[in-house]
Amino acid sequence: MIRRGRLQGWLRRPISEFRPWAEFNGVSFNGIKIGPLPGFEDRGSTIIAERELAAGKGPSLVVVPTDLILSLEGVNVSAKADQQLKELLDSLGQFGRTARGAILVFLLFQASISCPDIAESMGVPCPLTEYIKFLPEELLPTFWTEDEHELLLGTTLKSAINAKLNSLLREFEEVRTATADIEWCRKYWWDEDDGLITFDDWMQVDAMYRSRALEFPGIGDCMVPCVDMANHSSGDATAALYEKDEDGNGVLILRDGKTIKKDEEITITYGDEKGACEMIFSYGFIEDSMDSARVMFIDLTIPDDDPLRAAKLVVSTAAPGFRLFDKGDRTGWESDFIWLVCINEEDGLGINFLQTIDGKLEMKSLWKGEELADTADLRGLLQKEALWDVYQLRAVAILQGRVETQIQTLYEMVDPERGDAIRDMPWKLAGRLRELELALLERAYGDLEDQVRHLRYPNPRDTCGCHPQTRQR
Ligand SMILES: C[S@@+](CC[C@H](N)C(=O)[O-])C[C@H]1O[C@@H](n2cnc3c(N)ncnc32)[C@H](O)[C@@H]1O
Repeated sequence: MIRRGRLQGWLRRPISEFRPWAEFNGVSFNGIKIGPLPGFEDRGSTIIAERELAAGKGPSLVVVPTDLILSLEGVNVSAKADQQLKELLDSLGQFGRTARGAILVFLLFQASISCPDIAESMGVPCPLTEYIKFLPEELLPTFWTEDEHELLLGTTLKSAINAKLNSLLREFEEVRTATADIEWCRKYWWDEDDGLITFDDWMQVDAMYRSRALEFPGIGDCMVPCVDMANHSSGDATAALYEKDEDGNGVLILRDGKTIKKDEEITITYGDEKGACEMIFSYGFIEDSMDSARVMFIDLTIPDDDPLRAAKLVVSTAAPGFRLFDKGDRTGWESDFIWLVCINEEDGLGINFLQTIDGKLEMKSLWKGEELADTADLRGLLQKEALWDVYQLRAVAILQGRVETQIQTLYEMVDPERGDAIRDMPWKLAGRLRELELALLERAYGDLEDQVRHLRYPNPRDTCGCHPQTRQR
């Protein structure tokens, strides 16, 4: 429905109409305009200075009234005046009480209000019914084709997308099942022959939310029209920041000390700490200036020959993998899961069945006979052991092996063939991501090797009497 609405024009409005729409709904613009930046039209619309602007001088660049902010609270307020929306949200149970669930379903509902194929009048149109018509179609990786996804083999984005598509499918089925008994939903959304909503619509509302939601101080995750027209730049290049003012309005202000010349772009940061994978995943681009993947989450498995494998997977509360990240000119890693991988019964790990008060059996992990409330506590306990260095050595060796496998997979993808159907953007992004992640992995491999050596030979003159770094690898 959403894709068709944009094509047929009933779910699309030109960006030139954005400012009149926003001003009509109480937004104030001070020295800025919204539109494409000449020379950077591929980045969509952005916020541009209409004159020279300096921090601390004049009012906020944009002031967005509270009732235009699309948040969980905002959706609940709308539902008070819109019986159909209320019914929809109520049917969703807990999911409808989360910011994500409420906002995604709200967006789907607003698109339905504009759909000419829905004969009866539905919902109460509000300013945000028009707002979604200004949102461009984002080519996030969830929309890449299978061939384009193949280009990501060996990158951490590949598994992130697979997991995301699975969770989107689960959400979509949950929404369909929850709303199937609402009469208008059954008729217009889910009818087997001419129902309007497909999985693609759920991916579309997810993309709107994922690429535009900001964590707004004092509000939480939300979409703030106008502020969400700001493009991203990181570090010193970030021009502005957003916050809530004392009246609850969303405001955009220049960062301290910033001066922006006329016709220059006013950017915000979507998160300087985000790595290349997350930037492509959530926003569909990486900055030209990005020279490191910054951070990667690499999955780990428990070896098949581990006698406690199945039980460990049940009791683990940690994400099954490790984070690799830039740490100054070195790399660092962190993982709660690795400790569960590298210790076993002979070290003191136990996994038992305990009976709960209602008579059910529950699997519990134990460390040296004491119950382990959370497997994430394992590191702290191991640290106190005399064999801590041994455990660390095991962990680091496993991580190094995993990094090596990831490097090998990426090497195999060094020169993939470009099929005719591969689009430019996925081709370029996948290529850059492979390069950036390979570079981070190679640096990490070297650093892990240093750690292995250090743990094995804490005293540099151990064993053969020469400094380990002078030994042949
Ligand atoms: C919050 S929206 C910003 C407004 C958006 N450009 C528009 O036309 O509505 C985020 C999207 O803008 C684009 N974008 C933002 N910053 C960018 C940048 N530095 N380079 C390329 N694209 C960018 C990406 O498509 C991203 O998903």
